[in-house]
Amino acid sequence: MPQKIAAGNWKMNGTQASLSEIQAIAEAAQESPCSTILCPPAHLLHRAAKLAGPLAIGGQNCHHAPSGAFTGDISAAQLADCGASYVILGHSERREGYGESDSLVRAKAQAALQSGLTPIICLGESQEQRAAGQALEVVLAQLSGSLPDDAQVIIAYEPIWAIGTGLVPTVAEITEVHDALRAQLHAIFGAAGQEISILYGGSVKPSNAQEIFAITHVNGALVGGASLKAEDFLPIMRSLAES
Ligand SMILES: O=C(CO)COP(=O)(O)O
Repeated sequence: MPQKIAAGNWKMNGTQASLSEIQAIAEAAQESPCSTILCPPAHLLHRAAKLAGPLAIGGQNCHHAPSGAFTGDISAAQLADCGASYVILGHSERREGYGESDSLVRAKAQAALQSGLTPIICLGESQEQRAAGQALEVVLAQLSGSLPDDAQVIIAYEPIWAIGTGLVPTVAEITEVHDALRAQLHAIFGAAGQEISILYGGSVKPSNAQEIFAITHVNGALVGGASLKAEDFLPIMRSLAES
């Protein structure tokens, strides 16, 4: 069975004042039967990791090279050096905002694995692609192009149009994509593909978490806005534990 995972992506939000939220989430993670991962901005990683206990910490991006002249970037080994054990890769905000391709995401995933980090690989279609009936095709192509050689990964399906908008796909739409992802992971990795957690992301809130976690092959969530405050994220963690 894949692990159930509640993961938070803080994006470019949070300062030292937010460490109290991380502390509260870490305390709740101690009680949770599920895995909890928080991906704060890079400047908080080290302090977050010190607070974390059973809460795992992740970065939000890494470079594909181990080191070198890449001003402003951070390597997978440097994330690990801060205490991170995961890294989000291929988020649509990077694919779209910085032109990251599937092959670059794959190279980053390989680099992450080499440094002992588990990549959380994000996939998702745009509104136009869904309207054109291309959602499955787009997401499956991103999966094949972005996966590293090893099955030690987490997948997050995040439809671009659902991120930060309050729009959530229907249960049938999420089911269709997660079923297809599960089948493709099985086809690629065999039995190991059945163990890969597939998260849903995009406007997950305390109010809709229960319905989303009841969907087959939804093994948890990658949460943006509702992970910034413990009072929002804790009910999502509880819904996952009860699912
Ligand atoms: O992008 C996301 C997580 O990576 C989702 O963000 P929201 O939960 O704010 O929609």
